[in-house]
Amino acid sequence: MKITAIRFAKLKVPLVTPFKTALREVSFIEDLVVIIETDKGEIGYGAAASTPVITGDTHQSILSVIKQFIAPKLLGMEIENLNQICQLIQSSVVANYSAKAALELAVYDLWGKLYQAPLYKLLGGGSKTLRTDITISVDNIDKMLSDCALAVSQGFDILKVKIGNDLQQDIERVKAIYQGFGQQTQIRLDVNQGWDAKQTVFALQKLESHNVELELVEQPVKSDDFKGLKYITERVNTPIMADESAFSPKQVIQLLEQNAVDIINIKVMKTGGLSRAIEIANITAQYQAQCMIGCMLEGSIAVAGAAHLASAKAQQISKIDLDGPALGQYDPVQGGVEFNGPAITLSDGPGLGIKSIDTLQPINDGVWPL
Ligand SMILES: C[C@H](N)C(=O)N[C@H](CCC(=O)O)C(=O)O
Ligand SMILES: [Mg+2]
Repeated sequence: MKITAIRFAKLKVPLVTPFKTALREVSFIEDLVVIIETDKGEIGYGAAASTPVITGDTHQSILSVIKQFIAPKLLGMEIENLNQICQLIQSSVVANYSAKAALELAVYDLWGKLYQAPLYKLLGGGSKTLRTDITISVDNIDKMLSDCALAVSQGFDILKVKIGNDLQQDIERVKAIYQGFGQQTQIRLDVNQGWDAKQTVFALQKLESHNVELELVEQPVKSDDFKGLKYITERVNTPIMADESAFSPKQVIQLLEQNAVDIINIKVMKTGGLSRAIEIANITAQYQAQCMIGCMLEGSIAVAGAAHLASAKAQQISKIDLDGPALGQYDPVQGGVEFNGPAITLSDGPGLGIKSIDTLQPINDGVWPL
């Protein structure tokens, strides 16, 4: 099965409630969809989110880097040579991880179609069902409490609470949420780089002294502040997780060698797809560190790839933050992974299992080669 062409489209889904973090605020999931065509008539789906404040990638940059640097190398490649294709994708250009992720996802989808098996089975097998947390956007306390109440009524039992835009308010937000929901739910915090190391130690010691028990705190400080992460990890009991600090296998080795964090958050938009996400999961196993599989604010095509990986690598990936599709008002993708509140159900269709996608907007001149 040979690659013959690549097409591009956009997919836009309105959110139930605006998504607000210390880094950005958005009201839609917007994915660039990559469709790889083959000589056997099979097509593979991949997608990338634009998260410029985290990855530096925009839809425009993703599109042009694929057309200019990566796609020319893929034409005519045999899908059975999966590792060789992934190596080509990874080495064709530095960084640009979201572009690489979209392409790798489509190639892995085709690999499953070639062998007529769902991806999680080809990756080693695992459970068809997973459970995700849900993100509570940073906002005033009343809005955050009502978002928590809605999430709990929908069956979520792990809340990923976004904070990081005001230290004192953040402490009050977390105390109020813990008081209201700490008995029924596990609470994880994501600061999205909003504090510095000393502020983090101050806030977490304060929360610990109020008996607030947190499952973990994600990326409290700037992404390049490995020393700050280590400073925090040495001084608090709450487990610390790297997100924006952990893109590459090398960064993960550095973080774990330095005992800078307890947990690694793997996201395909940071690793450049599944091949390096698998590498990172294997590295964390060597260090007996836990990992989470996470997502950007992205729809169910890309998150499906992460879900298949989470199933197959369940021994390493003990925490799941794959709530992107659940934050949208609807899921335009049929036949792939099903996202229903906290429940994620993998399909046994080949590859990612996607049958069709509604409301795809083709991009003008969005075919390569033209
Ligand atoms: C959507 C997911 N639960 C999440 O919170 N991801 C963020 C980044 C998302 C974005 O800004 O698109 C994270 O873990 O930092
Ligand atoms: Mg995060």
